[in-house]
Amino acid sequence: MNARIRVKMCGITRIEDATAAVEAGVDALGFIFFEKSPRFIDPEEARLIIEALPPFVDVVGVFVDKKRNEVEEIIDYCRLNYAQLHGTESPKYCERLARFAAPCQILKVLRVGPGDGLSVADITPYNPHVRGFLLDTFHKSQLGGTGKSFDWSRINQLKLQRPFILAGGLTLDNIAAAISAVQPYGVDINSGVEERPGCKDHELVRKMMQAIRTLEVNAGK
Ligand SMILES: O=C(O)c1ccccc1N[C@@H]1O[C@H](COP(=O)(O)O)[C@@H](O)[C@H]1O
Repeated sequence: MNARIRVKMCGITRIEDATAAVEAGVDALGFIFFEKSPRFIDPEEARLIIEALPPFVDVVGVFVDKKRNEVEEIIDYCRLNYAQLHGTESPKYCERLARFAAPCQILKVLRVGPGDGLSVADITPYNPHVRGFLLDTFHKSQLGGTGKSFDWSRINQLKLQRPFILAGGLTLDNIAAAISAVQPYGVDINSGVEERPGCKDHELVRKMMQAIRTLEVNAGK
């Protein structure tokens, strides 16, 4: 198992949630720039939160099939460290974004589940252009934030050659099982630590981080 599981908390819309996450030990905060999400935040609001963060906290922008020049503008304006591409962005799109938005790095989302249509041959061309993959649950009509997990045994079949971050319906009830089952580089928590979409439950955030860090300590024994 990893010595340290990196934790991203997504769907930040309020400064108090960002602060609570950082205090609880979250490594990266995610801002969803997808207008149809209940967790959407506009770049101006996101920048205000990002500017108030202490050092050594990564910031991730979540985009869904947005024009590349618009993504680049937001990356620049908000000074994002990572762009999480949650739509059908091609390897070519990732290559260009990685080149023109450097030093911002790319996380390509693969949505996994029955009917996902994912093949090793489709995934391989992304390898040189992405820092890692983020694995979320495939849903026919919902692009993310489903609150549902997927069958983690599918991950092995994808033969990933880059580190992956596990997402999709992670909660206090399944986080330990998820980490032991797939040993991800990192995990992404979102709706599983919310009072309501876009508003985090600080007590749940703390408990989630405690659960993750306790697992790491036990793994090292
Ligand atoms: O959360 C959203 O509303 C959302 C909308 C569109 C694309 C991505 C979105 N969120 C991402 O979904 C995953 C899993 O979330 P959950 O734990 O199942 O709620 C997470 O990576 C978010 O970044």
